[in-house]
Amino acid sequence: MEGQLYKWHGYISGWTQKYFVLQNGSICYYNTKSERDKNQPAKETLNMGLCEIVVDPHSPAQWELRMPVESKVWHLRTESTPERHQWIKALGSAKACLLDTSSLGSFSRSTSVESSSRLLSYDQNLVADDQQGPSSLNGSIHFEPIKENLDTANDSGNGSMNNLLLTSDTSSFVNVNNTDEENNMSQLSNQCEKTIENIRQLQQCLEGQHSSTHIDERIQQVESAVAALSDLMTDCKQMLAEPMDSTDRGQEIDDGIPSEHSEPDHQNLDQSSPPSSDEKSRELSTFFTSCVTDFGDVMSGLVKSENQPLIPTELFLDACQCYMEFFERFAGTLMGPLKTDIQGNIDKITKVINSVPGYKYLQDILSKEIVANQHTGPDTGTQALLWLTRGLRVMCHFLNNCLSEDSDTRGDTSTSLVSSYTKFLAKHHNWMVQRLFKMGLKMIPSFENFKVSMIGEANLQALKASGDTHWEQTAEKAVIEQGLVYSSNMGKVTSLIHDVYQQYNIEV
Ligand SMILES: CCCCCCCCCCCCC/C=C/[C@@H](O)[C@H](CO[C@@H]1O[C@H](CO)[C@@H](O)[C@H](O)[C@H]1O)NC(=O)CCCCCCCCCCCCCCCCC
Repeated sequence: MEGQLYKWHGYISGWTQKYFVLQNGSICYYNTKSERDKNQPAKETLNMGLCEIVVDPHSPAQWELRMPVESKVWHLRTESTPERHQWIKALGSAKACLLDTSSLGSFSRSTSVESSSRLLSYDQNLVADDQQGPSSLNGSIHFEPIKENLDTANDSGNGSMNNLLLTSDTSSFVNVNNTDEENNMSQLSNQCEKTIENIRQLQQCLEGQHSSTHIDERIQQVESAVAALSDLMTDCKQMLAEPMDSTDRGQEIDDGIPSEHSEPDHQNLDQSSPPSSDEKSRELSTFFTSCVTDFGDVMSGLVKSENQPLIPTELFLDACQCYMEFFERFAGTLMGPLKTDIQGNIDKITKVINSVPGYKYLQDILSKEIVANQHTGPDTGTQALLWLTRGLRVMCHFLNNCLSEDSDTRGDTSTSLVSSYTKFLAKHHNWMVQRLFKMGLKMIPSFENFKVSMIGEANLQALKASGDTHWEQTAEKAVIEQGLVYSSNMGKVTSLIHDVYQQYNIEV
């Protein structure tokens, strides 16, 4: 297949018409048809076997060809949707042929079956797209590169589902057994990974010395990936919410887990003295009580001195290490860059204190490095502790915003986090990191999911099974009360560290 298409060439050139030729599993383009007729070399070529085709239902004539291995993205456009349909069908077939034959090599037969079934489902989606206009279920359609196809084929679902925990009410999973939904979830999972990969590439780009045009491209990639992800998340949330209505409640009872409305299991009740609601919520284990060392322990370990209390370095690092578990509970890849950064700072401080003796208290790190004028480099203990503390302040403020009775944003994870980020971190970030955060902040889990993550699915199921008819209130109470205790101690510790930095005129 060949013909004219518009290709995006950046903000200066915009959409430019080029002559595209799809043959032998590759697509290339020339400036004009006459260049092609004169057998001049093509401007650029992509191997379809290594490309993803990404269709955006919100832009009916537009699509992208992405080649992750070379970090290339072609934004393409036709005059009309049917024309796009033709091109994408041809591109999809070229890709499927490659998967079935030339690229198969040692790949198993199931891979080609997988690829054809994906092609089929893609075709159906596309037809639906053409007939009904943009469908909310078809956020974007991907043909993954060969290796990713294999990953997906081998994935029984659990790995992909983990990403979804980020946004979904996990209890709904019991009732989900539908191919469309699985497709959507699989797309969501792929898109999550893709978004993170784009963010990672942008980060690399920021750390390196690439030209600003390159960075712009990367930002554009991240933005479109986040937009696609956000659409998919909305779709999946809707799909997962639906089956919980009326008819499906029976499933919960069949599984032995009483629903909110079912009668308590009397055999499970302690006849003599049923635990009160307060006791139950205190006993319920959450992230906040599961830390082997928390910031309360740091406060208990403070050592009195003339000016201000000394903060024991090891206790503090242990509490920070346990705090990392907070991010693990969200199971999605969204938190990846944050976790890396926080863990990096814990490791940097650990390295400093292990290098020579004499860093028993956090104050020692600053005093020694500042005296030696070695406190400004990115790997210094002073900088690592500074950034670690900034993150802790965001977390502490977020928990208060989200959990405290006095807060205007109680129960609203998104607004709570935006306000905490704006107050404590945004001013320390350049505009590009701010943009990344702003995009990430749009995707954070709801309060409902936050509570589930803090309690953990197993604990929650055990609570439901215990016959507590008010298990939802018990669970919420536990998260709120324990979370506020945790953040109160965290706040006390960060406030002490803040004072230490203030002594040296360093803004936390
Ligand atoms: C919290 C969820 C929001 C999701 C946002 C995800 C999008 C993130 C995209 C980019 C992340 C990049 C993170 C890294 C940023 C760094 O550039 C920055 C500076 O690094 C420091 O540089 C120093 C100089 O080189 C160096 O010395 C130092 O070692 C290095 O760290 N780092 C930071 O800004 C620190 C970030 C810490 C952020 C902590 C946030 C804690 C948030 C807690 C609340 C989470 C609530 C979760 C949501 C729960 C949902 C209901």
